[in-house]
Amino acid sequence: MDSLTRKKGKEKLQEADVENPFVVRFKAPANETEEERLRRVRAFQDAQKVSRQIDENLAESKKLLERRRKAMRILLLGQAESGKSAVLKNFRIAFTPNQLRKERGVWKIIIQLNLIASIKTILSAIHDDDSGSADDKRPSPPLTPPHTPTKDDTVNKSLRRLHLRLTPLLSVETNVNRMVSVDPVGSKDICVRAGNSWKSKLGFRDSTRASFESEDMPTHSQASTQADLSRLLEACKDDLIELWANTDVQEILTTKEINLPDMPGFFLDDVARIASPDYEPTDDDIVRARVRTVGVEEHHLIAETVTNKGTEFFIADVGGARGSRWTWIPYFDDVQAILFLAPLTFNQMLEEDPRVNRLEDTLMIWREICSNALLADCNLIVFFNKKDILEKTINAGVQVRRFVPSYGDLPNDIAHVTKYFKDRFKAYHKRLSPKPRPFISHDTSAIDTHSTIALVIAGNAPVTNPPYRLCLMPFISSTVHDGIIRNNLQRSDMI
Ligand SMILES: Nc1nc2c(ncn2[C@@H]2O[C@H](COP(=O)(O)OP(=O)(O)OP(=O)(O)O)[C@@H](O)[C@H]2O)c(=O)[nH]1
Ligand SMILES: [Mg+2]
Repeated sequence: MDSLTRKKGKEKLQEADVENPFVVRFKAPANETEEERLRRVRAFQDAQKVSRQIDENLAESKKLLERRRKAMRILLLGQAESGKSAVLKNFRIAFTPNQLRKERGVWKIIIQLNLIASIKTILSAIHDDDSGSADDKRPSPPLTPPHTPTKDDTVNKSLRRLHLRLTPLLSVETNVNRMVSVDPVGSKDICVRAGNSWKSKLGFRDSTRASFESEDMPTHSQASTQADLSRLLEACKDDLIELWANTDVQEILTTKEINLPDMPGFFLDDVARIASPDYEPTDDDIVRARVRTVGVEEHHLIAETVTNKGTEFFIADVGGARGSRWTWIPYFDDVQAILFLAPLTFNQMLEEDPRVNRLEDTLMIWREICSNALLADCNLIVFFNKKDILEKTINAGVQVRRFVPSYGDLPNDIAHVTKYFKDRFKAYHKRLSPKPRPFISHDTSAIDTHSTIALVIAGNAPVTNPPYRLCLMPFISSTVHDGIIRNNLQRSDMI
């Protein structure tokens, strides 16, 4: 390099430096003392470190954006308790079973809390019943001697004794619930904030983000409270079994129309197993565990299984309660497929507004999703979930027309009921979609990890049974692919 070129290069560098606010900011002032120089150099090095960190973060975000663009982007939608998180767990069982296995300890505590929540429901039903009879101001028949116990007295006494024995368990449950739940008193469910911090509080260490999560790890006393929960549960095992098997308890629940087995997070039939010291939750237990989603949780899954190894999914699981639905909108932007959970629970009301029928609410959300212009190119797949509950309801003789007058005199059997509601979903889909798109639906029971849902999600069913169409994986890929082709053709004005 000749001296002229070198000189020109230096001038250029100086020009660039003059424009670079970073260099300008740390330029040596005239008459700088040694102490000032050292301070300036240290500040410069710190600023350089921050700048490098920002560059790395930007590069990382860019990489993640690129991966996101190539991955399958799925949004789970539906009202509260429709089974969105249960479907997500089915995805995790199918594609990232090892990752889910690492969380077993967390789910064990959630299942214990779910179990105790059912016990609390029973105890409060007994208490109401008890105080109801105590409030009964009818005078006793004059000929009944006050000290002769009636059958009711004996029942109440034995139930009260059981209640008393369970008191320590209930108070430990309250303490554990407080560690994770954002609303430990106001909601019947465990409500957690989006993200992993609630899992960390229950002892889960995310190996990929250990340093970020450590501050959320349980303290020594919290960990010992969690251990107390297991110990007390074991000690109360026989009382819990006795309480649930008690015919008077069953009678009280029936009178109050409390149907615990159909409620979320029901584990009372498994007390003996769950309260044993070596209990480890199975995949089925984990899917049945109930934690209410608050906000939106995005899960990045990288398939571990041989057949789909490396396939990436970004699955957003949203909170479905009415007050949470506004949080869904930012996720409409780049989603490829929506799995819409639509349980056909025609005889149930919303928890957040008991005047609103659950199925009517689901149809209302469905209409909004179908007609949303942002989602015009998105593939909508409906899961008519909780088919087990629908079957039980119909088999128990509950008449659809009592809750849905338009059902009229159609036969009250599964086939007709399912078809009737499916047709309504299909009609709205056809009428309201901004552009034509296929209507795809599956009847599912998300808690049955060996049933349709597993086949639909993983697509690892035998070729002959069920048919290929049932498999969601190839289906999502192909519909996403079709969608992309459709978009490109439209952009080039070919369709
Ligand atoms: N019986 C039955 N229970 C189900 C089914 N699908 C989900 N559940 C249970 O219903 C409860 C609620 O399911 P979640 O997946 O937590 O519901 P969600 O839609 O995520 O609800 P939010 O987070 O409140 O929006 C859980 O205890 C599930 O195990 C099903 O097909 N049948
Ligand atoms: Mg959820």
